Formats: sequence, structure tokens, C-alpha cells
Amino acid sequence: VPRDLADGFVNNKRESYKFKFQKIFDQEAKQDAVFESIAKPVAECALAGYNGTIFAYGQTGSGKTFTITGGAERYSDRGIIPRTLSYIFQHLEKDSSKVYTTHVSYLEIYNECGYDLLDPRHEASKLEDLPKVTIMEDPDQNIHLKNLSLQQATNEEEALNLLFLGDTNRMIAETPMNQASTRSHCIFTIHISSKEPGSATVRRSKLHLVDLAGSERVAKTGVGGQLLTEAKYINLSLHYLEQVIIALAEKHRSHIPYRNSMMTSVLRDSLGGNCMTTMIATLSLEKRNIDESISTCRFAQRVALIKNEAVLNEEIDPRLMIIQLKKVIHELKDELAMVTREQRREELTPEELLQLDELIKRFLDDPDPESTLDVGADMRKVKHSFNYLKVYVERNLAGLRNVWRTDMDLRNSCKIRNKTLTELKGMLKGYQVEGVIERTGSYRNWSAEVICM
Ligand SMILES: Nc1ncnc2c1ncn2[C@@H]1O[C@H](COP(=O)(O)OP(=O)(O)OP(=O)(O)O)[C@@H](O)[C@H]1O
Repeated sequence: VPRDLADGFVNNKRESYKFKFQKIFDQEAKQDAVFESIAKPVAECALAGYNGTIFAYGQTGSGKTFTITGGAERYSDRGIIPRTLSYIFQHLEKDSSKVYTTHVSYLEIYNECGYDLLDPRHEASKLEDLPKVTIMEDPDQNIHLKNLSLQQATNEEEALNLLFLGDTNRMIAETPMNQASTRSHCIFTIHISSKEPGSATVRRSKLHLVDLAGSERVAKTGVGGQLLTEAKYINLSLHYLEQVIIALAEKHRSHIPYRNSMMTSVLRDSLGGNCMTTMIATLSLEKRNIDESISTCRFAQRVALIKNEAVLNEEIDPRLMIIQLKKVIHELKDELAMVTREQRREELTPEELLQLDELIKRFLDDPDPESTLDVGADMRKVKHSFNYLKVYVERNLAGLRNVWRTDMDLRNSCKIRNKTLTELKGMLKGYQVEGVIERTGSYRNWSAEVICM
């Protein structure tokens, strides 16, 4: 920032700023060089099962879209997304040791609302008529996006066609500052899952390639109405992004305000989570844009301080696990059949059951206490024998219980009758001794008691 004393005022602004970055590309840098040193390492990690994110941040017109998607004029101008797709599919073709599945999704966040850029209704419908992509969070705080389609791409051509469809659907509005300025944030995601043949362990990774909306200040753009609203939303979401970045850079900060905006919610893992994240800061070298350029560098410096922890995303697929276990059972059955020289089925046949029942009956009827029941080394027969004996014992015990019950009832009833007889005899004795009039009441009461019993 030069001090211009000739203009007659003292400029107290700082004159020089120093920033340190991992890599700096000048105006002459070619797209392939950017891909080699920025995107290729992240794509390799995604292929190995780690999440990756590359996002471009900078003021309008500084080259974010050119870097992420590329220029349309020359083939050599293609940007990070088509080059990454090409690299990934070349790798998948070469690697026959694993089975890969690739899907892509393309999300646009415009005025804090999410839209599916791969929705085929995009071209024919107005933006407000399209279903909005909404964020849902599961109990483990994982983010899921409702209404965002995942399109399978089996080769590079299919994936590029999806990218082209998404780019065509992208919101474009013109501002006095940039005739074709993108006013929305776009997140192109490549979902890769891989597994070794016969294994139930699946590796899943996501590679987000993000083109953020321009970061210039509202006042400078000189717009009003709809465009002013857009600019405010863009500024607000970039402000929330900055807040998240500041919070992450601060040590011992417990709350990170991811939920403030859709973009920070979607990129939650990319910012301070399970992800290898690379930020590209794009700058305009024109003198009038120096403030914006300093602000972009400051932001990038803060982002560079964040430490992410990327972990290998491996999980067991229950469906594949069942298939694998069924295979193991089948193999074990074959092995058993080889040992016992008998092919096992799930159930015993009716003939086998009859034979077994006869064997058990003979065993039970045998009065010899030393007799044994030998059904062989077949778990199905052992189980059936135990069930048979259980039912047998239960039936016999029930019979015994019935005998005991009848016996008890009989004895109780005899006891009552004996007691009644003794009392009757006693009453009769008293009546005979003490006279009729005195004992009549007692006698009646006593009969009432007997009736009630
Ligand atoms: N490295 C480059 N080489 C050649 N042309 C470039 C380069 N970077 C940007 N451009 C051109 O500059 C113009 C603006 O670039 P671009 O659209 O990528 O900016 P942007 O930062 O994405 O803007 P916005 O914030 O509006 O999305 C485009 O016409 C683009 O082709």
C-alpha cells in the first residue's frame, strides 16, 4: 500500500504484508501443473479410502471457476474436476485387484438454499419450483442431504457428461463487475467405494471439489435488488465460513458454529474433520483489488492453521457379510460330509426321524440301568433325542402331579369331614346335657356356618 505524499495526505496504512503458503502459482501457471501438485495427491488419497476436499476461494473474477472446472476454449484449459475424473477412472481401469463403484453428485447453494444440479427438471423448471436439498443429521452427527441425487458413473465419459449437465444448470447472473459471475457455491462430489473380491470390507470415500461464490464486498459490486440479496447471502455464508475457520484455528474451542450456514454444514468434515483438505486462494493482481487480495491471503493463512485428521473409511457391509458367512457354512458342511462320508441336509428325513424315535423308545423301555443311547456324531440327531426326552419327562411329570393333586384333595376332604363329625358329636352331647332352649341359637348359627363353608 504506497504512501502518496504527493497527493497531500499521510497514509498510515501498513505497507507490506507477509504470508507463507505451501505453493504459489503465478499468472503463467498451467492447469496441468495445478492439477499435479494440488489435485493429484488428494485424488490418490480418495482412491485409497480417505475423504478429500479442494476448495477455491477468492474475489469474483479471480479464477476460481477456471481453476476448479476450467476454461471452455482449449482442451488444455480443463480444470481440476475433469482432470481428477480422468485420473480416477484411469486408475480404476488399471487396478483389477478391487471392485470399484463411482457416483457423482453436484450441489448448488444459492441464497442459502440447496439445489441438485443433476436434477433433469432443472432446465425446464424455475429454480423456486425445484425440490430443495435439505440437511439431515443422524444421531452420530453425520450429515445426509435429502433431494440430492447420486448418479452412477461407470467411466470417464459418463462422469464428464454429468459435470457438463450440472454446469449447464448452474445459476448465472450478470453483475456490472463480472459479466458471467457465478453467484452460488457449487460442490461437485465424487463418491468412490471399493472392495477386494470376496471381501465384506468396503472402503468409501468422498472427494468434494468446491467452487465458492466470489468473496468481494457488497459495496464494491454496485448492485441492487435481487443481486444485492444474492451478494448479502454470499457474504453471510462466507462470513460463517470464516467464523468456522477462526473457531477451528483457536485451540481448546469446544463449539464450532458449523450449523450457521448450509455450506459449512455440508463441508463440516472437510473443515476440521475426517478429511484431507486443500484450499486454493485465487487473487487478482490488479492494484484496485489489493484490499480483496490481502483479505483473501489472511483468510488462507487462517485456513492453513487448521489440523484435520483423515481416517481410512472402512466398514463391513452386512449384506456382503451374510453372503460370505453362507459360503463359509456351505464349505464347512462339505468338509463335514467328507469326514462323516454323509451329505448333510438342514433337516432329518421322515425315515431318519422314525428310526431315531424307535431307537429312543427301545432305550427308554430297556430295564437295564446301564443301557446307553448311541445316535452317532450328528448334532441333528443329538438335538432331536434331547427334545424327545424332554417331552417324555414333562408328560410323565404332569401325570405324577395329577396323582399328587387327587391324593391331596382326598386327604383334605377327609380331614374336613372328620372335623365336622367331631364337632357335631360335641354339639349333640352339649344339647343333650344343657337343654333344648339354651342351645337352639348356637345350633342355628353353627348350621349357617356349615352352609357358608
Ligand atoms: N489462469 C487463467 N488463465 C486464463 N484465463 C483465466 C485464468 N483465470 C481466470 N481466467 C478467466 O477470467 C475470467 C474469470 O474467471 P473465473 O470465472 O474463473 O472467476 P471466478 O473467480 O470463478 O469468478 P466468480 O466469483 O464470479 O465465480 C474467465 O473468463 C476466465 O476464463
